[in-house]
Amino acid sequence: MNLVEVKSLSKRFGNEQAVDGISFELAEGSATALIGPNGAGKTTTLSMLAGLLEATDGEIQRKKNLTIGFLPQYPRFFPWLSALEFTEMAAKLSGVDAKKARQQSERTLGFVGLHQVAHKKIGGFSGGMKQRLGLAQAIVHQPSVLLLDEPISSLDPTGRREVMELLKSLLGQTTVLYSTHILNDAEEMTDQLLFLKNGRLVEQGSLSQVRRRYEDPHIRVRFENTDAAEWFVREAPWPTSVKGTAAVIPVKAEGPAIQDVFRFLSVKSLPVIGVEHETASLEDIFLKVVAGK
Ligand SMILES: Nc1ncnc2c1ncn2[C@@H]1O[C@H](COP(=O)(O)OP(=O)(O)OP(=O)(O)O)[C@@H](O)[C@H]1O
Repeated sequence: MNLVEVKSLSKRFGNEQAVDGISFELAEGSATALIGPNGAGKTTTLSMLAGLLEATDGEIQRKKNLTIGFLPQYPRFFPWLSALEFTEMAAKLSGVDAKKARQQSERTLGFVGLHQVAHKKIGGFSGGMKQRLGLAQAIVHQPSVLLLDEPISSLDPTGRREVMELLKSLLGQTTVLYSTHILNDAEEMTDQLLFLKNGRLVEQGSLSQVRRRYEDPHIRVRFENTDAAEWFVREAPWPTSVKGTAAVIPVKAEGPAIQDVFRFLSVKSLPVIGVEHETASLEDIFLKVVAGK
């Protein structure tokens, strides 16, 4: 069942068309990654879904009684409040009963790993702690849809991993739409990919659907030096190109299979370091989508 249906949604700021007729759905319990270069319209889209910006055109249909949690790209905190006071305030603003707000806030701070600093002032928090607190205020009222604007981009690799694990553990209970620049992480938590460019959705689908469209499978033979790679490219019976000290062979329906490459290498004495079968990563796909449309 779809919790949200976005139809031909647009937003213009003066002459700037920030979002240009995009349509997509958020199925219950799914995770959707909104990907795009700077200025693509990700924040504008999330802000419209969160109800903070009015659309110029199109519509957003939300399931009845839908509750939304939102983590902005640059959340504002009140440094003089403690983490617990802040989360409790957010819970009450989201309509949680005053009696339950304290209990839910304590539980949520425990979930995001801030229980030990629940009574500490936010003013002394690190960036990573603030990001967890931002997540806490977005989920404290147990929303059915969670909108996250770059939830991990400002974190170091350890912080990113921890927050990703938290987000993954929310899946199933919550429907998540998040924007990100960290494509490896998007690969991990995605039922649906939305590629935005200049306000338009230039690609969308599941990770496997998008992969199939762009997969570009190839075999990479890595050598110790460029001379060996160049020799291989001249002598190999397949169309091959040199990339640095490697030879790259596109794999078409008729091959070659990786065994064919091993067989060819076994009769030559070339300084080979490795042979790998590769397909396009989400990063490669992103670069193609962004450059191509
Ligand atoms: N309040 C505003 N007034 C005028 N133009 C705006 C406003 N907000 C956004 N824009 C413009 O709309 C376009 C989309 O911006 P948006 O912030 O949605 O992109 P984004 O994909 O979130 O980018 P980033 O990855 O840099 O955060 C940009 O060209 C931006 O300059």
